[in-house]
Amino acid sequence: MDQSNRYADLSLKEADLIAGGQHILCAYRMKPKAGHGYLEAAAHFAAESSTGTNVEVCTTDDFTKGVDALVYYIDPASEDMRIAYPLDLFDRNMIDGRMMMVSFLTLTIGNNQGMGDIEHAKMVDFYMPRRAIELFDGPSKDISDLWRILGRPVKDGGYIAGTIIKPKLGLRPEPFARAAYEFWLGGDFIKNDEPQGNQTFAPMQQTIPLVYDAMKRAMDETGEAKLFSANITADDHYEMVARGEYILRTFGPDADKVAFLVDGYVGGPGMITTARRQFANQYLHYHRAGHGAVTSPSAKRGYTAYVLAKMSRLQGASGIHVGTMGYGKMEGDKDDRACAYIIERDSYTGPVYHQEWYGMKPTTPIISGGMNALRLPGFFDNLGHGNVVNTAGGGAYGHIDSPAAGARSLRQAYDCWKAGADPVEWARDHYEFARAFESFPQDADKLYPGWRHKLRPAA
Ligand SMILES: O=C(COP(=O)(O)O)[C@H](O)[C@H](O)COP(=O)(O)O
Ligand SMILES: [Mg+2]
Repeated sequence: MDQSNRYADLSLKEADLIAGGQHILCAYRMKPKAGHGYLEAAAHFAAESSTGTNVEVCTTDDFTKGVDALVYYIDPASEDMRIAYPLDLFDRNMIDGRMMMVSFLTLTIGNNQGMGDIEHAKMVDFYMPRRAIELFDGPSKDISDLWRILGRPVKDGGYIAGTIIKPKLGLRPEPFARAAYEFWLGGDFIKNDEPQGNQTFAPMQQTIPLVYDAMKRAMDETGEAKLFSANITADDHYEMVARGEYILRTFGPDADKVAFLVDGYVGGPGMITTARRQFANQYLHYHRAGHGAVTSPSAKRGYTAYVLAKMSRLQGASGIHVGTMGYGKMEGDKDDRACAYIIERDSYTGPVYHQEWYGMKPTTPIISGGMNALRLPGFFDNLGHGNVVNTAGGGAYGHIDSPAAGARSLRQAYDCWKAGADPVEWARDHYEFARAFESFPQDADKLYPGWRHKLRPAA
């Protein structure tokens, strides 16, 4: 059944829809299955994503039609399909009238992902009107809170040198806490790796007190504040809250130095919002493990990493992983800068839409995945700034001298980039950075050919 007379209106202008402020706009790369007309498939897609189904139903009334989603733009050649969703379609909380991300997703990226007449559809951008920005929680804490704790300026406070406790799994409580202590001697921020939680060989109630003890010793020794991002991910809301409360109780007077890490892609928006609302005083660290299943450029369905990052700010993530833009081990390329800019700026024009954030706090880009000191200068060049949290697991624990030396090499890499210095020159009088060349010789050869000759003239 062709529903394009009801669910499409190509005379609608995007600028008017934006000026009206009553619609959420979504842009997809959509291709219909062979034998289905583009507009017909698009209209069916909009129907299924709002008020309709594959046939007319006798219960539809005039009011219903007022909340239809409408296809307002198509370009079959570039698979560009854009849909306007009336704001009233989206579910609102009973308790406080706020919007929720699950409702946005069940409509805009729900049944439409499995339709028989759609070859594929992937959301590449969305636009939120001012009213919707007002109705999402947004972050309660941001990078300025971390900078303040670290004793830095709350604006442009710079690079936060972090790590992930490695090995990923398999450390018992004492070696785990030792690994934390050794990094903190040189760095700022440590996170649990995304699967680390309450394994039987490292129960939280044994590990967390030891981690706090390690933090205190490292703070005494260095005279600096330290930060720990604890994974509280759990299927059960009560379990997650129990973990969070236990950790805050254990850190007691230093609970401000605790962030909570939530595996937000596998756990879903409910888990992020639970953490955001239950622990509004903590920095909320969104780990996105698993996202590649839908965000990978090779995946033609789901949504992009840009859309994921943008959603995380609405949900209230204080920081989210945005990959390494081709400088690390995970998939990504230089243009993934957009994933950082949309979450950290007051306004930004993405692949399709310009978005104003109307004062919503920023979400920190967390840079992670195969990073080390040698890769950072190029990374900062590409991003254009260093106001990020960076977690380098292998880059710290893989340093040949010690985790503390690994941490220092990361800080020195940032200082090198800030100074606009040549990295190999910089290495001459920055020992830990120089030792990063010896630690990661394959990277050194690739990024700084001839480094051996310059750094070891005698050899
Ligand atoms: O554990 C790591 C990185 O460890 P290492 O530093 O040893 O590579 C993170 O889980 C990945 O960065 C996730 O990827 P992304 O940040 O792209 O979501
Ligand atoms: Mg990890």
